[in-house]
Amino acid sequence: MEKVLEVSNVSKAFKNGRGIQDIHFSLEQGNVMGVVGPNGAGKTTMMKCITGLARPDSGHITIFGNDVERDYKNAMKHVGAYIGPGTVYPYLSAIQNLKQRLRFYPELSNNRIVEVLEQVGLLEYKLEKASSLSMGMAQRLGLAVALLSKPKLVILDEPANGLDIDGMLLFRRTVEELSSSGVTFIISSHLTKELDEICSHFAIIQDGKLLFKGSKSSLGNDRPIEDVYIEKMGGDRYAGKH
Ligand SMILES: Nc1ncnc2c1ncn2[C@@H]1O[C@H](COP(=O)(O)OP(=O)(O)OP(=O)(O)O)[C@@H](O)[C@H]1O
Repeated sequence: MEKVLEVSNVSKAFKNGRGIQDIHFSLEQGNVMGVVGPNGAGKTTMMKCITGLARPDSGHITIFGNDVERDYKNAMKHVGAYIGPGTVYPYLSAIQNLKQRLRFYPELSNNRIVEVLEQVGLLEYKLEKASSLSMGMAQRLGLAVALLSKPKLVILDEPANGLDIDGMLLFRRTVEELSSSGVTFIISSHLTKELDEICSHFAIIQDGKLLFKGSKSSLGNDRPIEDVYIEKMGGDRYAGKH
């Protein structure tokens, strides 16, 4: 299997002392890694480091063998990401947002825009300004932006928040279809049951540190990631809360 991503001992501390410490894992083609952890644990920071939106203080990240810091252009060549609202221009319509992005991919035609809008169920809203989209529709646009260039590594920060049932099913089907054709995903979410459905691998981050990483099969008996999370976080604090 081709190694897609290698994160080696990556640390980043903000001025307030928060951030991530010694994060390390690797992913192969077609892996879908779910990232869970409490609010403020460092999930977004890790994703920002991988996509070059934040600069690690130490450690290395390579994507398809290209170092993110030293060879950013090649490292990002096959990456699509949706990390927060900054991904879309609020004053442009859904279709204009995608057209802006399409300019960077001369090999893709305008048909790709329709294809990706259809894929996320947003065709009907293509002329709506991004700022006037509902939360779930805005999430769909973020996903469309991430998938537009037919990336081989897709990084999604809480993409399922606010999706309705149709949106969730479309999202799940999209991840399943693309990963079975070899696309690799990193998906952070607090919706652990959704992650159980789509992920082949998991990472748990707490206080900026990697508490667990492993494949779903290594968890055994289709154990839900929520169970593992509770155990790793020190099960006692959750006693009686089910
Ligand atoms: N630019 C910044 N300056 C200072 N501190 C920051 C900055 N960005 C993030 N942090 C801090 O780093 C920590 C990790 O934040 P991060 O956004 O990565 O968490 P998260 O796991 O994605 O949280 P959530 O589940 O709430 O989205 C938090 O304590 C946050 O306050």
